[in-house]
Amino acid sequence: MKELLRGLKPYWLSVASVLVLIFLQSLSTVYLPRQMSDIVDIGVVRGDVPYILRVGALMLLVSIAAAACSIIAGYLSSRVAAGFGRTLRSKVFTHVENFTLHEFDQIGTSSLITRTTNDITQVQQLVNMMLRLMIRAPLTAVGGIIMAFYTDAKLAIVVVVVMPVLGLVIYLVYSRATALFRTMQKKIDTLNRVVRENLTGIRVIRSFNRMDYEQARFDKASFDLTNTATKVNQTMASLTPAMMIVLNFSTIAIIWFGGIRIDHGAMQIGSLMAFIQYVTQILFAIMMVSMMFFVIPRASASAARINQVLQMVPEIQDPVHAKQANEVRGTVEFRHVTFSYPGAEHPAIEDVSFQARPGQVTAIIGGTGAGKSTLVSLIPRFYEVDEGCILVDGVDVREMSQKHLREKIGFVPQRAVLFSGTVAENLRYGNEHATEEEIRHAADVAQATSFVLEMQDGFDSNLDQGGMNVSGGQKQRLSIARSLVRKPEIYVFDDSFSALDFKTEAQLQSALKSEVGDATVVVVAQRVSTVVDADQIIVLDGGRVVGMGSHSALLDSCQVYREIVSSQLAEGETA
Ligand SMILES: Nc1ncnc2c1ncn2[C@@H]1O[C@H](COP(=O)(O)OP(=O)(O)OP(=O)(O)O)[C@@H](O)[C@H]1O
Repeated sequence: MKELLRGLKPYWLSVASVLVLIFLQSLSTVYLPRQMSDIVDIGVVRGDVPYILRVGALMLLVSIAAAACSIIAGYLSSRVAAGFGRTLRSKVFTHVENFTLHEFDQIGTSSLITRTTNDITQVQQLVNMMLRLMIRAPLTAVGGIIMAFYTDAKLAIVVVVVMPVLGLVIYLVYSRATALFRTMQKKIDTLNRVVRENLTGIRVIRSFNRMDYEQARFDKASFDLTNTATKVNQTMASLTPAMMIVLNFSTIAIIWFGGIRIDHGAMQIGSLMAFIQYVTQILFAIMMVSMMFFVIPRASASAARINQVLQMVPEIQDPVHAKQANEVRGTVEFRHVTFSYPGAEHPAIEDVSFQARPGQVTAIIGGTGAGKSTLVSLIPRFYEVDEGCILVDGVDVREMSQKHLREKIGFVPQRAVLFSGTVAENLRYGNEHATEEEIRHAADVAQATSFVLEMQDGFDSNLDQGGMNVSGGQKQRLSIARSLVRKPEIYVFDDSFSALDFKTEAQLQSALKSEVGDATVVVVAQRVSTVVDADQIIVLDGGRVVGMGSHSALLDSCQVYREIVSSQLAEGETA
């Protein structure tokens, strides 16, 4: 928590102003009952109307000033807390952006969303509350105790008796609520995960008629959260009546003993009224502090979850002295590369060596799970290799900055990902300075123009979140166009033609050939027709290279390749 609160530094002036304003406001709460006591004991008893008016006017002015202090302090503290929340959110977001896929898996996407939103809101609320109560509650309580003793030391014994009772009530409620608050954040995570899976997997859920099952899963997560939240609220709600009972009994005791003291002439009525006010103030101050005790456990549970994210060091870091790799253009070389996913028994890629050269197409083919996607995801350094090295333009990717490396690459992932926004905005993702002409040209090459122009607003048509309003093949074509807009040195197509029909794929491949020019092209494919014309085909099996060469050479030399070919092409077509 302390580490996060350091984020308040830039707001020190506002924080200081809030504390001063609250201090002034608290002084008024100590000052006013004393004046009221004087009005009764001096003004009313002596029938001195001018005195009553004078002191009354003074009290009115003090009250107005106190109200003004409170309003300004409230405004400033809300601004500080909101600013603090915004800065923390952007810090977490920026940090998470540097995570490798491995770190995402470790915490979980839903939990990362809860941490960036709900958890930060909890800490933000604590900051707001702390700023207002940190000074006010202790000052009001201590001031009230001093003034109560000053007004009537003997009657103040009632306060001494009541305080431990109050402490016990708060302790009992607090200890029950703390544990419940911790579990609540975890249950919010679970609910978020269920909702997210339901929304993103809605088609599968419907097609498998699993709505009832998912509804039950959602209800369970939701009831679970509701139960915990209800228990927390019940526990917290019991605090106020319990404290009110203590307060009311204290008031009865004060009036009882105060009445006896007035009877004996040891106390005046005004003093008794002021005394009751001081005791009420003390109890309310304790109540305010106890409210903070409830917010603190929840916020500190949230702070720990936020810190866990902030303290995670991304596995992949830029080198201190990054090398530029501009002398050669577009070569990709794997040298004895081995890579395993964390926790996996076998390497996904084992001892892979090859070179992909500019102006050439290098295709990677192999069965499902052979390691094709893993291999190409090592080129932009999405993961770190365990052994061997990958050179891009002659420089080890670990010696370059990630930005410099990725600027060279146009990556088309296996599952096309589009963002909400217009078609043109999505294509500009590849290069924000691309002209309209370049956008249209890229769409032409990717065989996307015809369907884009059929959309209501052409290139200005809106795409839904994740590109839900276009087909799988259309998404792939837009995703390819986006990489073309970038005009990179190296193209990586990870099974990016799989959703296209043969005719569209053939048209796209021939348009691509002249478009990519002397760039290096690495194509992952399941279909032999996609790789047949490649300059070099790499055959993967179980993460190992089992064949490398042209189509015809592999047909002669590689058993696995022959099997793939014969499983896809009719006899006679293979040669
Ligand atoms: N994020 C991951 N975490 C752990 N293991 C993974 C992960 N991604 C892939 N694997 C495993 O690594 C191996 C290679 O997977 P990869 O996705 O590279 O295969 P692929 O050849 O691209 O398959 P496909 O053609 O089906 O896409 C598989 O055994 C797979 O289960």
